[in-house]
Amino acid sequence: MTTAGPARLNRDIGRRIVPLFRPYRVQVAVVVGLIMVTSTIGIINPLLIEAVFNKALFVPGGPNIRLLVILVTIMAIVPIVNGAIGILQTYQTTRVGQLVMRDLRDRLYSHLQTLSLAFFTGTKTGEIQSRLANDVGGVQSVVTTAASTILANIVIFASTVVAMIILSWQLTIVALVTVPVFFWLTRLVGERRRRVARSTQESLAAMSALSEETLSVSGVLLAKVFGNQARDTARYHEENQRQAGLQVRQQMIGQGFFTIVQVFLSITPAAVYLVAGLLLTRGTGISAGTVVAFTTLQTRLYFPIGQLLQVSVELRSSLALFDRIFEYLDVVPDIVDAPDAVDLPAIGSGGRVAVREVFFHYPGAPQDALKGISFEADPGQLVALVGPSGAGKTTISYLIPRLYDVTGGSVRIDGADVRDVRQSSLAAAIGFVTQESYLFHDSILANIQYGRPGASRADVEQAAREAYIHDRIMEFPDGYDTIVGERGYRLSGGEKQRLAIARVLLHDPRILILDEATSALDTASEREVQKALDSLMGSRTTIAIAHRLSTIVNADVINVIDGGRVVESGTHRSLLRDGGLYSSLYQEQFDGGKVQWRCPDGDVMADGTVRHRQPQAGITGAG
Ligand SMILES: Nc1ncnc2c1ncn2[C@@H]1O[C@H](COP(=O)(O)OP(=O)(O)OP(=O)(O)O)[C@@H](O)[C@H]1O
Repeated sequence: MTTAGPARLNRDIGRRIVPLFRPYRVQVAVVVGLIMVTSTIGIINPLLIEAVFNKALFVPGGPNIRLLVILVTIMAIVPIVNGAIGILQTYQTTRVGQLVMRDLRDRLYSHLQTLSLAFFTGTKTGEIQSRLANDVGGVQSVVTTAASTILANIVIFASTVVAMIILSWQLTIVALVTVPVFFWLTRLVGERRRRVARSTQESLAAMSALSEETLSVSGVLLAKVFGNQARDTARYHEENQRQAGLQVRQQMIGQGFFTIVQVFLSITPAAVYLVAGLLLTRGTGISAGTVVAFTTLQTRLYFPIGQLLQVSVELRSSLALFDRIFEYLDVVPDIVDAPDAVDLPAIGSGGRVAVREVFFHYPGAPQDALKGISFEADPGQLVALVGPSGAGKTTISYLIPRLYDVTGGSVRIDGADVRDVRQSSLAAAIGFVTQESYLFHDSILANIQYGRPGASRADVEQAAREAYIHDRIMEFPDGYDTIVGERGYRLSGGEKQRLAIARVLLHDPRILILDEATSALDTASEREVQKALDSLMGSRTTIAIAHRLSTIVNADVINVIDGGRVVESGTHRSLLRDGGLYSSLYQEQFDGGKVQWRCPDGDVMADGTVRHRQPQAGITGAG
C-alpha cells in the first residue's frame, strides 16, 4: 500500500460523508455557532486569572476586594453559562448525528432491496447483515461526535494560542514546539489502527456469517446429521481467536500512543517554568499572574490536541468502515426499471407469457444455462416444465418475473418485454410458489397478509379456506394470531406449503409460477396440498415445474427441458406416443402412470388410493 493510497481514499470518503449532512444544514449551522461560543468562552477565565493576581490580589497596599469580588463573580458565572450552552450543543449534535445515521441505514437497506437475486446468491447473508449492523454501528460515534469535537478543539486551540500570545509570545513558542511531533505521531498511529480496524471488522463479519450459517435450523440440522459440530466449533474458535487478537492489537496501538501523549503533556509545563525563570533572569518582566494564567491556559492547549488526536485515530479507523458501507452503496443494481417502463394493462383476462429464443448465462458459470428456449403459455393455460435435474427449469422460472435478465432473446407478458415493464407491475401480475415455503417469524395472519398488505381479515380467511388450511388454523388456541417461527411452530411441511399457497391466493396474480416441492410429505398432507394447489391454479396462466403426475397430465402443454433446451413439447398423450425422453421419465418416475406422487410412507396412486409401504417410524406427521 503506498502512502498516497490511503490519503486519497480518506479524501474521497470525506467527500462522500459531507453530503450526508446536507439535509441538516440549518441544524449544523446552529451547532457550529454554539461550538464557537462555548469553545471561545473558555479563555475568559484564564485571562481573568492574570487580572486577579496582578490587579486584585497582589497589589501594593493589600488586595482590592471590590475588584476581586467582581472578577470572581464573573469567573463563577462563565462556567455556568458555558455549561448550559454545552448541554444545548450536545443535544443538537447528537440529534443531527442520529438523523444522519438513520438516513445511512435507510439508504443502505433500501439499496440492498433494489439489488438483484444474483447479488444475494453471490454474498453470504451474515456478511450483508454485518455491514448493516456492525459497520454502520461502528461509524456511529464518528458521525455523531467527531465533526463537532474536531471543530470545538480547533477553536479551543486557536483561541488559546491567541490568548497565550497576548500573555507572552516567548512562552507561547515553548508551548508550541511539541505540537508538530504530536501530529506526526497521530498520522503514524492512525494509519496502523485503521488497518487493524479493517481486519477486525472483516473477522467480525466472518464470525457473523459462520454463526448465521451454522446456527440456523437448516445449518444445525446439517451439522448434526453429518456429525460436524466439532468441525464447525473449531472453525468458529479459530476465527474467534483471531478476533480476540485483533481487538487486543487495536486497543494497544491506541494505549501506547496515549501514554506518549501524557508524557508530553506533563513535561511541557515544566519547560515553561524553566523558560520563565530564564526570562526573569534576563530582566524580561513576567509577572506571577502571567505565569499562572499561562500554565492554566496550557491545559487548554494540550487538551484539544489530545482530543484531536483521539478523534483522528477513531476517524481513521471508521473510514475503513465507511469504505465497506460505500462499497455496498456503490453496487449498481443490475435489474432496474427502464426510464420509460410501463405498467402491464390491468386486464383480468390477460396473462399470456411468451418465452422467445431465450439464452441465459449465470455470471461466472462456464456455459449457458439456457440455450435458445422458446415456448408460450396462453391465458388460463397450464404449461408444465419437466426434465432431469439441472436442465434449467428453475432458471426459466426466474426469468419470467425478471429476477434475472435474459442474456439473449426475450420474455414477454401480454406482448410487453418484461424489461420494459415496471417491476412493481410485474410483481403484481405474477405469483410465485417456491419449493421452500418461507414464512416470517410472525402471526399466521401477517404471513398470509404478506400476499396483499392491508387485506381484510375476511379476505385472509377466504384465501385460507381456498388453500384448505383455515380449519387447521382454527384448531390452534390462538387461531390466526398463532406465531409461526422459522421453525414453523406446530406447522408441518404440508401446512406451511398450504399457508404459502394461501398467501399467493390473496395476492391473486394472473400468472402463476409454481415450483412444485419435491420435499417429502406424507400421503395425507400431500393430498391436502394438491387440493390447495388445484384451487390456486384455477383459471390462471400457470407455468409449473411439475413433479406431480396430475399437474403433468392435466397440462395443456408439456415442455421437456434438457441441457438448457426444449427437447420435446406437446400433450401428455402425444409425448407418450413419441416415446422420447418424456416417455422414459414417465416410466421411471410414475411407474407408467400408476403412481401420482411418491411419499416416504407410501405412494399416492393415480386413482386417488394410497399404496402404503411398510410403516417407517418417525416419518409420519411433520414433514
Ligand atoms: N446461481 C447460479 N450460478 C451459476 N450456475 C447456476 C446457478 N444456479 C443454477 N446454475 C446452473 O444452471 C443450470 C440449470 O439449473 P436449474 O436450477 O435451472 O436446473 P433445474 O432444471 O431447475 O434443476 P432441478 O430440477 O434440480 O432444480 C445448472 O447447471 C446449474 O448448476
